[in-house]
Amino acid sequence: MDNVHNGANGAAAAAGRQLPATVTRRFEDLHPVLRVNHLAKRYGEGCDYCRNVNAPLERNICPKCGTVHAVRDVSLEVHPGEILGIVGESGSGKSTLMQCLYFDQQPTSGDMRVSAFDGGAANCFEVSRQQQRYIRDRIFGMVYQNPYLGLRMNFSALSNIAEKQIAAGSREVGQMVDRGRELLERVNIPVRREQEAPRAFSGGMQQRVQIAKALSNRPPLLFLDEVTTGLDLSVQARVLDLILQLRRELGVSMVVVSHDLGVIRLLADRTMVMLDGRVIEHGLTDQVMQDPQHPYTQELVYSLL
Ligand SMILES: Nc1ncnc2c1ncn2[C@@H]1O[C@H](COP(=O)(O)OP(=O)(O)OP(=O)(O)O)[C@@H](O)[C@H]1O
Repeated sequence: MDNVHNGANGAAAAAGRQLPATVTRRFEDLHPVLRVNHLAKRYGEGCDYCRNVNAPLERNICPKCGTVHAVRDVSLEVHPGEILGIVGESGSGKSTLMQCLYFDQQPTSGDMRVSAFDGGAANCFEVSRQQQRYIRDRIFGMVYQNPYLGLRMNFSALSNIAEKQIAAGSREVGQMVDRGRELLERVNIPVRREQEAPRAFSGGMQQRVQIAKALSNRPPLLFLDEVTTGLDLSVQARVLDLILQLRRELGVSMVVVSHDLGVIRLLADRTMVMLDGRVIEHGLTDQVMQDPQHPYTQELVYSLL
């Protein structure tokens, strides 16, 4: 059963206080940038038993037919300027969810509406591949955990950024170079290194080039998948600071996936907790942290203390 922190005032009311109206109304009043309903991704055909969304599974595996239900009945919204955090242990389905949203994977069922595409009327999982490429190139940005997935390691940093701009329709070389330099500066990569290939960069720098590339088409929505995993703590802190700064300055909405609740606590306005393919708890990050409902979330929160 999904543990919902009902509105921003749920935990506050339980604690005998009301949050100011500005806090409760901050994102909810805005038309969502992204809305996903009942998304599912399974590996295997499924059977009469496990196609029932409420059928108990062995973790995420059907006990009758062995189908893996990587993501099960997930719904979410992201509002303008908001950071939505998705946290869960390895195998909980968070990367699969992100890959479905970015069209790297075809979901089994569900629908996705994007306000910047067709005014949010079309189910983006059902539009043509060409239209999905348009959404990827012009409306979304993606930063992968593994920079090898997001960058061409042998192209220069500047060419990597230009690649995304070209995909989004830019043709004017001078403008692309200026934009690339502006972005490199923004993510704190010295412009004198613009001609170097990312393979010569440290892990933190590679992630920052990926962020610059993802931002190059000025997307309203950025996906970040475990962007700080594997980085040294001090490098991690710099990347996290950069993400917050970009949200502050550009107002870009983000979906951030991490197994690390510390990262999610720092970045996310709202948090969804996933376990075995399902969302088991969601709400304002402060509420989830202060008053976790599900035993798994409680374990995660207490491990931070
Ligand atoms: N191609 C596949 N075939 C079968 N099962 C798969 C496939 N890809 C992923 N899975 C399963 O789907 C489930 C969710 O995997 P996913 O990678 O989304 O989890 P995750 O929470 O992102 O974990 P991690 O951070 O380790 O990647 C896991 O049980 C995984 O084994």
